[in-house]
Amino acid sequence: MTAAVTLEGVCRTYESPAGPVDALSEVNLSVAAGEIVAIIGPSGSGKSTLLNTLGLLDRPTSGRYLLGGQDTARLSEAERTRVRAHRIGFVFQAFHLIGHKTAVANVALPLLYNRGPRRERHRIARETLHRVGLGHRLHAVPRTLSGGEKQRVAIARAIVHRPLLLLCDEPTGNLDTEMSGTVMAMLADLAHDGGPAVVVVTHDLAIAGAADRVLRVRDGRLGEVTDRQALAERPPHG
Ligand SMILES: Nc1ncnc2c1ncn2[C@@H]1O[C@H](COP(=O)(O)OP(=O)(O)OP(=O)(O)O)[C@@H](O)[C@H]1O
Repeated sequence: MTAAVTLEGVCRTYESPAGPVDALSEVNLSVAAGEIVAIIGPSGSGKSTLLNTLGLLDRPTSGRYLLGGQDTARLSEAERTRVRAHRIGFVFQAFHLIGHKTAVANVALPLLYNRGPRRERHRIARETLHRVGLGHRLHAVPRTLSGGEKQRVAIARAIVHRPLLLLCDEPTGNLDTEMSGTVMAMLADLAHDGGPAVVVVTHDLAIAGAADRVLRVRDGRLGEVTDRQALAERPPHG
């Protein structure tokens, strides 16, 4: 089976006044469709650079990034934007919902790229909100939703166009422990239920434990965390 995403020997070096900074060094990563991978690591280790690279927001200095088997180095800027809109979903810590729009209207937004009729876009958005357990809040505006509900709307919006890859940057950072667990379990269910490859960057080690694999970035290098038991036993944010 073709991996949804593959990084081969990816390096990303930033130029800074103090000299070059190797934010990613020889990173190899393969994530299959339906798999959820958590990325942990201390501040400044390279997690954002890795997410930005996977999200086609940044380019490797060297190495290869294949998305759905396609070498992304060959894409023009316009093609990268198109691929990002069609094949990648993003979830952020701060939800980023549009305040005056209902949950359905927020979730339907990414479907504008597909140019289908509004009625059809809203039907798909309603179906996706049912998938994240919000079938009873279809017409709510964000200020009337709890933090966990807002993040579930944001997740629905990120998967409504059936992306190949779902990137989540601290998706539970604004949620309490219980809701964090619910949201992470939901991301795992979505992945396992014929969903996208899911990559979750998190500081929360307890949350990371719900992923199929946990990888740690340290000084730009990626390594597998094999002692999952130790991970689960460490305090959150530790
Ligand atoms: N635009 C930039 N120019 C120069 N150096 C950069 C730039 N962006 C990031 N870096 C450096 O690259 C390294 C990796 O940064 P990155 O933001 O990927 O880390 P991170 O793990 O996401 O950190 P945090 O958890 O604090 O968000 C750091 O040393 C950072 O200072």
